[in-house]
Order: sequence, then C-alpha cells, then structure tokens
Amino acid sequence: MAEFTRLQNCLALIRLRNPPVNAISTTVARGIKESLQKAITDDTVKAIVICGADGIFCAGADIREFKVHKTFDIQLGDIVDEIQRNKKPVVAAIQKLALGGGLELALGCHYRIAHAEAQVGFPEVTLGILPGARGTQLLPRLVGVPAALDLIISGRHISANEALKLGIIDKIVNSDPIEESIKFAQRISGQSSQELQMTSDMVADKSSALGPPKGYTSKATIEFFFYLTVPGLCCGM
Ligand SMILES: CC/C=C\C=C\CC(=O)SCCNC(=O)CCNC(=O)[C@H](O)C(C)(C)COP(=O)(O)OP(=O)(O)OC[C@H]1O[C@@H](n2cnc3c(N)ncnc32)[C@H](O)[C@@H]1OP(=O)(O)O
Repeated sequence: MAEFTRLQNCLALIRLRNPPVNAISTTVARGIKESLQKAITDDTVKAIVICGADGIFCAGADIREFKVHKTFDIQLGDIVDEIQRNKKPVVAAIQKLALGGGLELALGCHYRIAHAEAQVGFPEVTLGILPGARGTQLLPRLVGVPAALDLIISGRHISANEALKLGIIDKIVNSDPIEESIKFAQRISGQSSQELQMTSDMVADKSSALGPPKGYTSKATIEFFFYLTVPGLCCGM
C-alpha cells in the first residue's frame, strides 16, 4: 500500500509500504496514484514528499506479481507523468535503495534527496526487460545518453555519491533523508506555480537536444537495446 499523511506546514507525505523492500505491487501503485490525487486536489497542500517505509525507498516492481500478471492495470509511467504535470513540487526521499520502477518514480519527482549509503540502479536488464515507466527518457535528460546507456545496459547499482556526481540525485545527507526532504519541501513550498513552471521549462529547454519528450521511446532506441541485450527479451511495462 501507500500511506497518505497530511503534515503540518502545507505538506503531504506519501509513504510506500510493502515489506520487505517496498516493491511496487498493483496495490502500491494504486495507493501512490490515489495519494497523489489527494495531495494534488487539496488546495492546502503546497508540496509533496514521497518516501518508503522501514528505511528503504523501493526496490522496483514487485517481482512476486510477475508470475500473476502479464500486464498491470495501473501503469507506473502514468503516475510519473502525473507527478510531472502537477504544479506542486514533489521530493523523493531515498533511503537504502531506489531500483527499477522505484528509481523511475524518483526520477519523476522534481527533487531527489538520498542518504549517503543509498544505492540506485536499473536492474531491469537482469530480468530481460527495459525500464518502461519513463526511465529511458528521464535518465538521459539528467545524465546524458552515454551514462544513461551504461546504467541501463549494465543494470549495475551505483552509490549515492556516484549518483550525485552524475546528477541523478540532488543532495546527499548523512541524517534522515525523509526529515531533510520535509524541511526542503517546506522551504520550496513557497515557490509560486509560475516559478516552478519556469524552472521546469528551463530544464526542458536544456534537455530538448536529447529528443522528444517523456513518454516517447524511439524505435531505434528500442532496437538498439534489443540488439545489446539477451535474446528473447521482452519490453518493460
Ligand atoms: C507496477 C510495475 C511498475 C514498474 C516496473 C518496473 C520494472 C522493475 O522495477 S524491474 C526491477 C525489479 N527489482 C529487482 O529486480 C530487484 C531485485 N532484488 C534485488 O536485487 C535484491 O533482492 C535487493 C533488493 C538489492 C536486496 O538484496 P539483499 O539485501 O541481498 O536481500 P535479498 O535477500 O536479495 O532480498 C531481501 C528480500 O526482499 C525480496 N525482494 C527483493 N527484491 C524484490 C522485489 N523487487 N519484489 C519483491 N520482493 C523482493 C527478496 O525476495 C527477499 O525476500 P525474502 O522473503 O526475505 O526471501
């Protein structure tokens, strides 16, 4: 599930909870979607923090459901789009791991604050799939195409420090990233939607050289990935 908490100071907290690694099951995805809706439609909420329960952000899709579903009725990509469309700033507080769909969720957020011991990565390739929830668009926009390809094709996990240097993470903390994210969200919640729109437009301008906007995966890119990865590969969800 995902728990929605209305905090003081005009903030909302969305906490993923699915032991042992807060993987994104259908129930978790539905919970995130519903919680986001609540936060977005509540005029008193000015900023949103997304985190995981029990000291871990999220290890990606719930692989226990892979045997049950061929497709998921709630698409993580739609949730990522919703976060990006909305005018309220969203901060991802990353503890321990943000992998696969968990990293895509974090990349959809406007800011990422991670603990120094955290790791991030796209292990999809080890399962014979590709990041399918905007990761192949959002990652290159942050780190450039060569570094994004390296991470997606290798499936390796990288440290928070490397992620900071690459530009995947905005800030590393040695304290509790959830508390830090709440403080940060509080600070930026004063920004007007116009200021936020200007900031996201500037980011979009800077990355426009990388091609079409999110939601688009070129055929050539897909073919390239197919070529480089294992036979019998199926596409991400
Ligand atoms: C709606 C879908 C939307 C988007 C889809 C996106 C695609 C993806 O996200 S694909 C990527 C999926 N994630 C992974 O492949 C991660 C796989 N797991 C690991 O690499 C490791 O388990 C680990 C998370 C790095 C943790 O390693 P470690 O600390 O060594 O512990 P383990 O013994 O390996 O695992 C502990 C415990 O967690 C369970 N678990 C791990 N990952 C998942 C997962 N993704 N889903 C469900 N459960 C997971 C693992 O089975 C262990 O459970 P036990 O009951 O303790 O055995």
